[in-house]
Amino acid sequence: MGIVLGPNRYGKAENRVVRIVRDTERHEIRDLNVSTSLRGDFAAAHTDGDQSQVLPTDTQKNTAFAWAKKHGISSPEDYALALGGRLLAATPVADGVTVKVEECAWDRIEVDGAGHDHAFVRRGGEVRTTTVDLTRDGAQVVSGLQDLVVLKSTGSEFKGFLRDEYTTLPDADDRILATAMRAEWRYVPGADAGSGRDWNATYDAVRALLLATFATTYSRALQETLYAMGRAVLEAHDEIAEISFAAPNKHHFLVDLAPFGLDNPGEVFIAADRPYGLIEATVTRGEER
Ligand SMILES: O=c1[nH]c(=O)c2[nH]c(=O)[nH]c2[nH]1
Repeated sequence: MGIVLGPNRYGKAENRVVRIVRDTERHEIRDLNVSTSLRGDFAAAHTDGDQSQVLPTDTQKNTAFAWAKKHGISSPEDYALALGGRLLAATPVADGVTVKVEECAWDRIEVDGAGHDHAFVRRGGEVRTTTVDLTRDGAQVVSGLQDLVVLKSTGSEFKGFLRDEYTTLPDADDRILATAMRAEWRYVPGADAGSGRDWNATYDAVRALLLATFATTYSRALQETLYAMGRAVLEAHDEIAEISFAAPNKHHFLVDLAPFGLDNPGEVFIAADRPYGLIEATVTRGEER
């Protein structure tokens, strides 16, 4: 019995395509995880090292981003059909293509009862936390949240930073700012170990304040945004002594579509998962500096 090539297919998995529609002040966001896979007669690539009929996975990736601009994303289905059609057309020996799309849902951040124009919170996934430490003298309560994923599609810059011979980052006048927030706030120890407090109401109020402050504060760095959020919480809540943040800067890189004759004025981004900046800060009560 000889050895033969069995079923095979290939493509680029998990392209993190973020498309912002910014034709008006009220931005729209579509956030997709796109995987493509071509199948057909690709035997020569396996048995003879012949790539002449192989559309590179890198090209499939570029097409996924270019189609987010060119075709747009009115729905995952419509985008996937269009992208699949293009990949089939571009690859003569392919007889099929699978385009798998996962969409992350974003809601507008609510500010004063209305959805914000360009600040969004990812649906689902966030976790409420608390750590209570009890002694005979009383209780220490630290509450918080983690994986609260927020994004603003404008109203964020990062420039004027320290440069040395290893600095390549250009100044950014208008960038996406996104983070998966972890915040923990420590309550001032209360009478009865604070048992009379409405912990749920405070949690809801702090969460709403964090979101609204993220949405409405022009950001010159994630550091400034964290400080503004912490300040807003301490100003509004005497019962909170301090608040700490750990916030990954979830980088969204503008995709260069110029090689495909497409401009990209802040519309199509690749969402990188790592590495990420990690910004940590505590905002506390004390003497003003
Ligand atoms: O908000 C930011 N803070 C930083 O410290 C930093 N560093 C960096 O490369 N990008 C950013 N963005």
